[in-house]
Amino acid sequence: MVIETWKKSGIATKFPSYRNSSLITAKGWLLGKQNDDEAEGLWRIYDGIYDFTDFIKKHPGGEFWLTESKGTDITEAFEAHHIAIGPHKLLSKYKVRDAKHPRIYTLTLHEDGFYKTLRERVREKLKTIDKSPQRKSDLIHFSLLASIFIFAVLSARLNSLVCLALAGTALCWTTIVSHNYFHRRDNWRMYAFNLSLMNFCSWRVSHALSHHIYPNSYFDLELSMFEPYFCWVPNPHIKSKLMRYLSIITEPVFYALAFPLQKITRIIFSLRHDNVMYWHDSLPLSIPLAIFLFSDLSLFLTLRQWLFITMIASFAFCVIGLNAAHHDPEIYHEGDAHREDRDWGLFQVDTIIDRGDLKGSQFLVLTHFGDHILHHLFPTLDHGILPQLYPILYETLDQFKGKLRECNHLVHLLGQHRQLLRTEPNTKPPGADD
Ligand code: HEM
Repeated sequence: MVIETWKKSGIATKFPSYRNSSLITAKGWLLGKQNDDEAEGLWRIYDGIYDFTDFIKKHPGGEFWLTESKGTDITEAFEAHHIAIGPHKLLSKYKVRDAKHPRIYTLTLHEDGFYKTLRERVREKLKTIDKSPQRKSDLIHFSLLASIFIFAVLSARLNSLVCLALAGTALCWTTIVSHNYFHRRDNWRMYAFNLSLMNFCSWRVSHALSHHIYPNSYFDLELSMFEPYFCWVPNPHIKSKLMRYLSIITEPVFYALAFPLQKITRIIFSLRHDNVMYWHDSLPLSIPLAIFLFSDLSLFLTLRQWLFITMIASFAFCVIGLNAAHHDPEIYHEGDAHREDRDWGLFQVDTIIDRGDLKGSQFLVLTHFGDHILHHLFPTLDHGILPQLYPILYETLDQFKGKLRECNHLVHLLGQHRQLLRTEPNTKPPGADD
């Protein structure tokens, strides 16, 4: 099969088939992966085919991960989600045969490569690390969650715009902090993510399994779901000149509507059987319920108040999230020249720029997607303990010629917009002048 030049991926031998569909959804991404991944209807890890059917219910991380990933290549997801040695030892029990065809992903995870060297050092470090910041993360999460309801009710009772803005801000930050929790084994805090009108199950696919594993590539659902409206891939085949400039002008409106739009599209896709709705999709209703019960607003005004809170949260979430770490002309995107060393961990480093202005504040890191490189490399670790891993990260980056880049929010905002306009791929690979 001949792949058109612009469709050639820097991390795989195939152009992902989900991108050929007019409907970009989490379910479509999984179906496309089942079609592309040469996993023979089971689970693929490196060149082995595994049958985890009997393990799904026993999986300590929860049933979701294995149920949803059946029929796909889970090599990188498996490696990134298990720092301890135990899960790796379990694998041989479930192996059924060698795969018939080579892996489509060209990123590597060699034992002496960057990622596995770093992970071994982290595994050792975790034995002596101070875990108390995890309790602070839990406290921050709970305080923000409570603030949503307190300020939402106060905004109605006092008719206060300040309280309305605070309720929206609390909702935005709760959503981001809850993301710290849905990457891990099932826990109650991940449900708070859904107050935003989005759904953590959908995000476990689009964010944890797609974006985290294949950032800034054709396989990254968090790129494709915005196209052609926002397109960060430097590729004129995907973004027209008109769309490039139009998206920048109209983005404030899109930012404010992003949360409600996700809910509406998910409901429409569900009616077409292209999406699943869960019982926990109804959790956001707890906000208008609290307003209605504890104030004297009518039902119509309650719903209006809720919509305003959600739109403020949506706007703030997009300003933070879309300008958090991934889009700048200096950062690798699909089509750019890539470094010779194809290590998966170095690929993560090359697709991220950290927000240096957040460092040192656990609150800011948790509420603004901070310490992003370490979070991508070890998504199951609490953000509170990540700072203790920097000495190991720097040491390992030096050894493998990787570079941790940093910038502040303003620089990132400007860089993200320059990336929206960029259509020419970078010809100099990351690490070339190191
Ligand atoms: C798509 C693939 C998979 C994903 C995304 C995934 C995800 C997870 C997550 C999020 C946790 C909880 C980590 C935490 O909260 O600290 C976990 C734990 C665990 N998983 Fe998986 N998993 C996957 C596949 C597997 C497979 C194939 C096995 C078995 C061979 C496995 C065995 C385990 C074990 C034993 C634990 C407990 C580890 C511990 O407590 O140290 N997982 N997994």
